[in-house]
Amino acid sequence: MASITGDTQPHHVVLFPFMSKGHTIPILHLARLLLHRRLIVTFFTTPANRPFIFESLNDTTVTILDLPFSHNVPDIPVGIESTDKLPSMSMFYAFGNATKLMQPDFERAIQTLPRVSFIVSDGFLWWTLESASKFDIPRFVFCGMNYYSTSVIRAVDQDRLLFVPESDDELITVTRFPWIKVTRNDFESPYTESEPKGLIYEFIMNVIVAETKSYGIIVNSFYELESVFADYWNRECQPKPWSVGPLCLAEPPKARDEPYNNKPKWVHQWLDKKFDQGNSVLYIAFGSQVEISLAQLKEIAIGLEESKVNFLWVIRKSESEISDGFEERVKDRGIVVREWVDQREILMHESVQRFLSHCGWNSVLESICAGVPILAWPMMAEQPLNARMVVEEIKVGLRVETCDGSVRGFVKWEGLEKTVKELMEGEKGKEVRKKCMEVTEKAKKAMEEGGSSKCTLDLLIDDTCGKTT
Ligand SMILES: O=c1ccn([C@@H]2O[C@H](COP(=O)(O)OP(=O)(O)O[C@H]3O[C@H](CO)[C@@H](O)[C@H](O)[C@H]3O)[C@@H](O)[C@H]2O)c(=O)[nH]1
Repeated sequence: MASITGDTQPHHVVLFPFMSKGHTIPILHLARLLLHRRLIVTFFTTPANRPFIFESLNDTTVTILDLPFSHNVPDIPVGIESTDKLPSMSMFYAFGNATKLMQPDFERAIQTLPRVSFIVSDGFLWWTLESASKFDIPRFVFCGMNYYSTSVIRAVDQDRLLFVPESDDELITVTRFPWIKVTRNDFESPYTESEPKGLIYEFIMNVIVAETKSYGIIVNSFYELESVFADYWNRECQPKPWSVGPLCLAEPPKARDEPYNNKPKWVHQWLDKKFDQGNSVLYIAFGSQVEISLAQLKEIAIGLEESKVNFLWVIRKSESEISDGFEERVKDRGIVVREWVDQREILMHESVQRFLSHCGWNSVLESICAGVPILAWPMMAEQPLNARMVVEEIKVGLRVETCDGSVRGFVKWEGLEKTVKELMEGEKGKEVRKKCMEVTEKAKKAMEEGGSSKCTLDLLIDDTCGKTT
């Protein structure tokens, strides 16, 4: 049986995340959970991503193996090995397809490793199923999304609901979940096309077909959060889902006086000061890939200035222009950070009380785990559906107001100011905070001894490692 049951011969697991921060970070957490259960872990990545992985896992026994990433990919600038470094997200699918060039090296490496009990690889690395099958190793797909969004996408796609209305903003009832209403604008290509074809479609089809044929799917969520959708997946979809999250709870948060390693110390000192002054802070960040227009950035700046809240705004390096003198004018109550921060620690800081977020699934989970309600501002990918889940389904946040009321509309500073104030000071803000705290407790319980996610991961290990003894 598996090592968790007292076996002396530890089992060996291969982890291979997609090269995107939002897909890699949860698998780093999963690595720790597997180590706690005395499994041996080998982590695959590429040379340019190694430092990020190493920084996270250097206190562990995980072996990190680099596979060269081809520098001869049309449309991808040489040296780019992670989606957050792409000059434009329009290159995302070309980048995703280029990962297949790693397959021969991956397979050569697998042959040199001690016997592998199972592989966990990202859904976007669809070709790893073929590799796993060659060596008769069960492959688990790692799913970066939640059950709600994957179920709603599947339901509207199967019932072809998106092609009924004329307008992109008309509300559509999701027949299989009739309390949920969506618009075509909540979705992206290929789902919005009645006869999809081309690069994106082929990529998504490769991902879905390989997912369906895999041994199981690991979902970074917990059963109690979205049981209706987890049950739907279990009943109607393939492969079998295993809910093992929130993975961000795999490591305990750092104590307030613990050194912050190489994270920007001044940011935490600034938060400490805000806490000592009795001020609550709005944290603003839009993940690792979202592209925001200069006009929209400037509007955010005005909204923050007018709302008079204390804020910490993380922007990507490429977005360094905001507006004349903004930072100087707001310096007593707000800071703009242009470097990588430890978002989880920031959300856990006592002074951070609200989060203006694009609703990337990791950000949502990290916010929930910290008991911080969300002001949802979805921008791309499945984020509009995550935002609906946050606001309408689990009710741990409010939605930012767009100028035309549409899902992807421009947000004017007045709409931002109004919703920021409502979340920070209004009645609705208090309600969602209360709800958020309740969900936080459930999330923690799921990961504790006897909790649903902890038990599920134990079962998964028993199930797979038991077969390879
Ligand atoms: O300075 C930073 C910036 C980001 N993060 C972390 O980076 C991750 C970002 O992940 P997420 O919030 O999910 O956003 P994206 O990077 O945009 O994630 C992509 O991947 C997610 C998981 O599949 C999807 O839900 C999103 O739509 C997709 O854009 C989170 O763990 C953050 O804590 C930091 O720690 N520091």
